[in-house]
Amino acid sequence: MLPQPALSCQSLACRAGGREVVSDLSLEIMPGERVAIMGPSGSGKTTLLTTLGGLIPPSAGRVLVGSVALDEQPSLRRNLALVFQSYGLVSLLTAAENIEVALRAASRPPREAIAEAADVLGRMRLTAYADHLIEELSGGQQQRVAVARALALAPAVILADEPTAEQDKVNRMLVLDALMAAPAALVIATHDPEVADRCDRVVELRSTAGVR
Ligand SMILES: Nc1ncnc2c1ncn2[C@@H]1O[C@H](COP(=O)(O)OP(=O)(O)OP(=O)(O)O)[C@@H](O)[C@H]1O
Repeated sequence: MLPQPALSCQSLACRAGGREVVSDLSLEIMPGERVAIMGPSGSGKTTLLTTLGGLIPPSAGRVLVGSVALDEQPSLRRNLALVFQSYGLVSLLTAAENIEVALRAASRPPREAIAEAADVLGRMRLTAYADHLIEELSGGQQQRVAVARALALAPAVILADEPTAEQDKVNRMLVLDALMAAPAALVIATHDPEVADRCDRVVELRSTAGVR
């Protein structure tokens, strides 16, 4: 039997701000594959990732997790972890609590969730900030908490929107190495050619979407 994509889309179109920013895009992301989404500012990278992550519905086409359409079975979103600049960290919880809550929601036992959160925060050089509220952290630190949470969830697919953009040189490599080592398919929107070089494939968005 042929291997099945971890995530795919067929004839996908996405709208933002009342206009179509991605059109007729078909993609297959295989398990463990690393795919960079590139393209000029405003070409629709964030909109595409948001649609692939099931946060906004496509205006045409569909997104499949494995062989099942995401809109038919929204619980499939559990297979996807999102690392977005402004998505999903609870500002009045601590860094550790944010990860623990996500792990508890994924049915992990409390003690395991606490230990896992401490481990991934350590890997993101955030041990000293584990008990800080998200709103007390810098943008780069918040971004690393979001990466840590995605790593802890060990999903089939990680969708990451410019996850290195707010990092200094050391932390940029830390984030990139950790994402590349994760046993997940990775879809990463980036302007950074070095990030793209470390991926298996680049999908280039233009004013109308196309695949390079
Ligand atoms: N909430 C919104 N309201 C109005 N327009 C939007 C909204 N979100 C996105 N857009 C528009 O949709 C287009 C695509 O935006 P998107 O953020 O997906 O691009 P991008 O490729 O991720 O850009 P960048 O590289 O700058 O992050 C842009 O023209 C943007 O102005």
